[in-house]
Amino acid sequence: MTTVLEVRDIQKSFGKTEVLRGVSFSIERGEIFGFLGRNGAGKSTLIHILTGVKYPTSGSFQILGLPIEEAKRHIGVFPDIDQFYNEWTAMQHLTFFAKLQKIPCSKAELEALLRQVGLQNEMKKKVKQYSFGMKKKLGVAQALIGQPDFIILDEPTSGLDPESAIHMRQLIHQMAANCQTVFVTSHNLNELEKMSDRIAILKEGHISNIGTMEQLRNVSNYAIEIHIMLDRTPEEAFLQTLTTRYEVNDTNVTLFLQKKEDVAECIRALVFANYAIYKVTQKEQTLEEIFLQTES
Ligand SMILES: Nc1ncnc2c1ncn2[C@@H]1O[C@H](COP(=O)(O)OP(=O)(O)OP(=O)(O)O)[C@@H](O)[C@H]1O
Repeated sequence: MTTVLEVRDIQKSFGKTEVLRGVSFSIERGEIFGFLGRNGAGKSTLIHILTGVKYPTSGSFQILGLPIEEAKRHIGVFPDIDQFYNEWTAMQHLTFFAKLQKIPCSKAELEALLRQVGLQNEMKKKVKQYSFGMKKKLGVAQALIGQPDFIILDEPTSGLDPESAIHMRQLIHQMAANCQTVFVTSHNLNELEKMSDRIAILKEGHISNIGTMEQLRNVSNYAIEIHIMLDRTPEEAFLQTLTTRYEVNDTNVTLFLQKKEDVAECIRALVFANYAIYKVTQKEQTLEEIFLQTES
């Protein structure tokens, strides 16, 4: 595994307001890393620090083991799409930004980028003729100039129609498949859950939760249900040996378990006692539920 981003105890204050109070995490090559936090949590502040636009008050970070000035050429950043020039075409924009970033890029390579993001039919149109979604695609093409190792996408799908959002997610998966590392923010938690390999939640200046969805789900919150059919009155003393929570109806019983580890033993005991299991379900917490729980 190659560590692409290592953030160590970053703090950032604006005057007396402490926005980041010691943020530390690392991201490995090829990961899609979702970064989540309520409005004003400090996501953009951290992105500005990672892209060298702002300095941290204290703490440090490295990208591919390099300090920011050397790392800049390895970072692709999704731009503010309002800053595109209305009178320029997509090709003019990419040519300009490639030169600005001193990245040698042929016309064919830039055209390939525009094809990759789905702007093959709009290459020669001026940006003033672009829809919002087309501008976002141009923004992604700009972030991909020079095939950077580390790509930062701040809200890449906000305001996109469902089809364009799906295309954007596919692009992000392509980047990861291409061994590029993607740091992505979104307020669409369902999308972030589907897309990210790992997710970090920023709360009150700290990373309050970090990990895969499996790791983020609090084990004690697993709601596993075992449903059994009744052909006789259930022996409640027996059910109580299996779990503290169960519901008995006329025709069936539902047993509620908290831990995955208890499921096999419970099923074994029920089968041994000749109960007919007809359904086992596990309701997993969504990212939205985890986030709301973290924020409450
Ligand atoms: N230059 C600045 N001067 C003073 N305060 C600032 C400055 N930049 C950001 N802040 C404050 O820092 C906090 C974090 O802002 P930031 O833009 O990083 O949040 P965010 O998580 O990106 O929010 P959103 O989801 O709304 O984009 C906010 O309270 C904001 O007002």
